[in-house]
Amino acid sequence: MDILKVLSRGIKKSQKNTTATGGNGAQLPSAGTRANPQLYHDDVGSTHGKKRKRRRGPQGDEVAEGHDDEDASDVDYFAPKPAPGTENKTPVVVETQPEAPKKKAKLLDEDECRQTFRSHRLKLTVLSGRQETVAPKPAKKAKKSKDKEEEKAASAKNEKKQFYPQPLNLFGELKHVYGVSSQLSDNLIRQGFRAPTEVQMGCLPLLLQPEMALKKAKNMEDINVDKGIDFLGVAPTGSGKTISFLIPAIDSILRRRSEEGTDPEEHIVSAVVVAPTRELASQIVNEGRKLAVGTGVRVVLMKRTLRLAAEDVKEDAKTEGDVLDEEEDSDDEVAEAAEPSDDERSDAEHASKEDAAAGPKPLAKVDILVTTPKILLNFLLENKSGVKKALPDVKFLIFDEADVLLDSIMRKQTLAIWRACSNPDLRLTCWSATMGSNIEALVVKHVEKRAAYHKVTLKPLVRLVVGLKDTAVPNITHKLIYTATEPGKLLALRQLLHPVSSADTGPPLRPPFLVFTQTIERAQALHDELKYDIPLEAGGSTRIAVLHSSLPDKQRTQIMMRFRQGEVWVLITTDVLSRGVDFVGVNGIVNYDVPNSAAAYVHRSGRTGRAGRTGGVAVTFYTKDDIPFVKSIANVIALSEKQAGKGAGDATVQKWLLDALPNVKKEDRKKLKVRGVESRRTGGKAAISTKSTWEKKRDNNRVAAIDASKRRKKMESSGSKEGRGGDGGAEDGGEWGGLDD
Ligand SMILES: Nc1ncnc2c1ncn2[C@@H]1O[C@H](COP(=O)(O)OP(=O)(O)OP(=O)(O)O)[C@@H](O)[C@H]1O
Repeated sequence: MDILKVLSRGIKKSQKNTTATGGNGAQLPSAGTRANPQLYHDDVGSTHGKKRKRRRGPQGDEVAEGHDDEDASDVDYFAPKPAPGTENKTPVVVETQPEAPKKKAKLLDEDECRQTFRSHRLKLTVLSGRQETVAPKPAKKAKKSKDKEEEKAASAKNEKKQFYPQPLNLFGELKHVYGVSSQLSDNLIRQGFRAPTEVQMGCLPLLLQPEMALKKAKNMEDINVDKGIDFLGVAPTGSGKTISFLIPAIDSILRRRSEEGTDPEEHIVSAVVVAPTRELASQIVNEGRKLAVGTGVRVVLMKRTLRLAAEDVKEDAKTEGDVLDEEEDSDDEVAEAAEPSDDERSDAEHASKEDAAAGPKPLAKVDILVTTPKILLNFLLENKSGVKKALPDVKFLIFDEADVLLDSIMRKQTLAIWRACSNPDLRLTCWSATMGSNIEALVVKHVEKRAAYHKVTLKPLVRLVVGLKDTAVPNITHKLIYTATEPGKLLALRQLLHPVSSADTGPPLRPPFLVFTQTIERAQALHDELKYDIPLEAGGSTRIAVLHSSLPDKQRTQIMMRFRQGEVWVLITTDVLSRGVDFVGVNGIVNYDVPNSAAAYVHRSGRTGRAGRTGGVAVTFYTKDDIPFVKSIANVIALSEKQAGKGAGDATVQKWLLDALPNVKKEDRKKLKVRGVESRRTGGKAAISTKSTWEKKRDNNRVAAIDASKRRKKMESSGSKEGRGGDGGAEDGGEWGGLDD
């Protein structure tokens, strides 16, 4: 079978999809009616797992239907900008909570909890921390393998054992049932959030008040929640994981303050949020500040110049790191991995000059610190006098995008931060839309070893999965477009940019959208190619921008702002923006280069369709070079569509196509994850251009012939004999000519 033909036939040009991407009357994620943030509401009992339905409010009306969007969703990308000073004039109204029960709500019995969990496709399991899994290990080595098997069997048994705590049905319950402060609760409502998303529904009661949440749950006697729980949350992109971890962190700080009668002016770093990129970290800071308005809790972005209260650890002290894992690398290597970037260096130089002039800086007032791994680690490992630093007051450690933080590239740095948070009662929560079982196993291993090191009771490690693990972007349209060559791909992208529909790619994408490339060089090159594609009358080259990690921090921040404000319509980028970043108004994603893994596909496409919005579209181009790697992405698309209840006839990827695509070998998958498609890394095919290889060769030959002729003429006129040789001689002759001048 000719695989190319098969793939080309696999591209569906469904008329049905045309409205989703921008035809008249298309439902846009940015400008359409606000979606219900919940993804699933199955009719359990009869059609479990079959159909996605909209949740209805208490009066039977569709939840949040008819409300205009907040944030960037109001941006009209084609309208004139409002006069300066007239923006943001809409009054902020703190809503009362009509749904909130007047008295303490009655807790649901386990059957009701089970119904809710099933209908929203929520699955909670205890991965570690049940009494039976922490039985002391026998000393003899010979029994080791048998023990391991038993351990495995026990954890497999645990995994299957689901439990059903109280769900959060309404945000009003936070205050009335779980005792969250009025201010925090009001701040949440003020943002226009009405119904909790699935992940919020499943995790907030457990993280806020585990004892109460588990009051009616059966078979949970063998876990001890006195010190809270550790938690892994796996939920679709755009499903509201950020506030799921911020609310418990803010709440615990407020609780401690009121219990201990702390001075509101006193700020101790009590929670650390680690995120893989600075864009995501600053977004989390913004979200945190919105939630913490009026509470006195300070949410701060880690900077190189920030001085935090930390404890020195003596060099010769046996640290938790020594005990936790012998196979972890030395701190030297960690320090190397934590080499500062140029930006950070210049920040630091600037700061040290300032310090010298103004004396030592006062300690920063921080309650919740948000950071990327490298920058915090640089602070912790500051090693002038043989000391490392620890943060013993941190009670909450949050890994956002935990799978990437704990994957090979950032693992050492992330684990070092984990160790530095040395409080024995530290609560860890990890979040992502994708979480491999290797990452889960790593977390299990470390929480168990940590408990043993600190000689404390092992807290339960609970995992929540919403929908199907690792596969979910169910609420958007997916498209796979095959072009045989790289120049063909560029043409196809231009057609998507063009305001007129094309037979090959379907209707144009409605701005704003993100275009992902494999490397920084390709992002830059694509930007150079497309810069002048938008007519001047529509804003010209200012409408297209490029963002990647080689740009200075300031420029990155500015581009992000311009994109959020709707000034930039097409943002060309790399995977630096693939995770976590929340642009509410993004209508489309173009994977100009095939993502490096199924997880990367999930995260990239998840930049559209946020908070349950429908109408977003993810287009993935692939060429002949990508065929060996496309299957895992096609699988994700097929599963996402199945989750969304799409029938076989409407599917983007037909079953026969899936069967025909070659399986990706494990070693290829690994290589791809680290390096991407090899041919796109440097030179040759990696260069982005509309010219075919033949045209490029022809042009190169022309340029070379003209150069050679010029050089010959120059040498003839200067009478140099050396210049009359072949190509090599001409080069030498060039140098001669230079000297003669
Ligand atoms: N209950 C809610 N109702 C409506 N919108 C919500 C709700 N919770 C969060 N949101 C909004 O949903 C959007 C996505 O939230 P968030 O960025 O936390 O998603 P996420 O799950 O972390 O996504 P990702 O996996 O891509 O990081 C944000 O704009 C947020 O304000």
